[in-house]
Amino acid sequence: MFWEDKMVVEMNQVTFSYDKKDPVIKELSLKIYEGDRLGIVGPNGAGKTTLFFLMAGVEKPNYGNVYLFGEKVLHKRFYPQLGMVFQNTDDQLFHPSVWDDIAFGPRNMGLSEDMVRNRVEDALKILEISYLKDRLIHQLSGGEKRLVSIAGILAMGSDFVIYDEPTSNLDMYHRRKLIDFLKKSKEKALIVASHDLEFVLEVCNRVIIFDKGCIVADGAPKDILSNKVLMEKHSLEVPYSLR
Ligand SMILES: Nc1ncnc2c1ncn2[C@@H]1O[C@H](COP(=O)(O)OP(=O)(O)OP(=O)(O)O)[C@@H](O)[C@H]1O
Repeated sequence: MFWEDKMVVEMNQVTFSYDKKDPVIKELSLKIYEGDRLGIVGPNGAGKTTLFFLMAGVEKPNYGNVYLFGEKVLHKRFYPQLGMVFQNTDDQLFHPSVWDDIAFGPRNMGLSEDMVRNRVEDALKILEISYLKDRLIHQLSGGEKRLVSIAGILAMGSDFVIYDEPTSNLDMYHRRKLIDFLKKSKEKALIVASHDLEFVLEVCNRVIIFDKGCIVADGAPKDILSNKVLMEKHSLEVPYSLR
């Protein structure tokens, strides 16, 4: 491996299948660099979430390797440089209370309780959800759970963050807040997987179309998302603002 300056992720010829079935990810090679705000779009079941699980070490490739900030990703190792907002909030929120859930990441990073408290309070403030801090997770609405799961990742202060369907369940106000926040965010790189293509257009400076475990297009968001033939071929629609 030759690690290029400013590279955040490198995937080399990665193939992965669940339960020895047909591969969900097929000989995939991908490089993500500092400054990338990468939107990943594609039909249901294309393999987007699986791709993120491979980057985070949640799943292990059958073939090929994944590198994160120059380090080979090992199966089930905790990488605090990488934060992931899961598509399904119930996969992420496993403490009974909002506060403890948001504090989990910073605590796991070995920070002092004072620093943990600051991180949690800052994350709550950024998302304007301080009023939820004493609530129980199982009593929250879908959108509130989404915001708490985002707060938990913000509190870790990771250099690379993956947002898997971050706008699902969010109302227009919180969706706009998230767009404004992501536009200003200081992470070295971020990925957004979303079926909300207007959101991708506002937040991202690079887009990949992902289908059947392969990258079928990679380039500037406006060029890709306005290409009607390409989009329809992969069960996608050109967003309104580009028609
Ligand atoms: N744990 C699992 N065991 C077996 N098959 C799985 C598992 N998780 C996902 N799959 C299958 O792998 C394929 C890719 O799923 P994945 O969740 O990565 O797609 P996706 O692009 O994120 O989809 P969506 O846009 O619908 O969220 C699908 O066919 C799915 O049914």
